[in-house]
Amino acid sequence: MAPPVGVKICGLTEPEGLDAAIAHGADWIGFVFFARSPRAVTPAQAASLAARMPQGGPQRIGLFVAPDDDAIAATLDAVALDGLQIYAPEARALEIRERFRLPVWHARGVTTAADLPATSRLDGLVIESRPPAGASRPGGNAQPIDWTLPKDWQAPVPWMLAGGLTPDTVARAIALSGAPAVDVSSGVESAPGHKDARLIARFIQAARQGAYQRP
Ligand SMILES: O=C(O)c1ccccc1N[C@@H]1O[C@H](COP(=O)(O)O)[C@@H](O)[C@H]1O
Repeated sequence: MAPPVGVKICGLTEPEGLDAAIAHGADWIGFVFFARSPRAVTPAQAASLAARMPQGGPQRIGLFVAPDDDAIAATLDAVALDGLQIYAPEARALEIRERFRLPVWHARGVTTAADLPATSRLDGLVIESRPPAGASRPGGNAQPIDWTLPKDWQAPVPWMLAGGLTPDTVARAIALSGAPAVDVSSGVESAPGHKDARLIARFIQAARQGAYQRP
């Protein structure tokens, strides 16, 4: 039997959303350390949220956009993270992995199947849409990719599908893309930066329910 689809709930800012992600069995939760995001948290806020997390619960992923080493180091001084999600060129993401000795998920924007990487020296890939023109951030824009693009892709490392997923679309996205894991932020919010516990519950249940049945 195929393993259950992995689920990452990203951009947690408040205890209610975090508690729902834990209660419903998320595999990863994400803290956004990018000041221009409505989901940004400070290292101290992330540490306070992380203190609610049980041993053996979701892994904590820190999301950084073109970070310098000092920013990552200061964050890790405040909060223990299990991995990093990095928006930067691959060479820089590799440097970060070497320096901090943490697994790195490399965010890759795709428009066509040709954008799907054939190789990667990182630990995982987050496959999402490119940001729309004029966007102030490279992700978290509620923009889906064409879910059929990865269907025949031979992914070189573990990957997750992100971008514009919702409780109503995630099962179809999994079925069409073949994604082994999914990542959501805006699709489980009542307003930017505010997670909705019921949407988180529905999203995780829908992602876990297995193969999507074509109508
Ligand atoms: O969420 C943000 O504000 C954000 C800022 C900068 C880079 C990435 C960001 N979010 C990540 O983007 C994907 C898709 O999110 P969405 O479901 O479309 O909102 C996901 O990994 C978010 O964590």
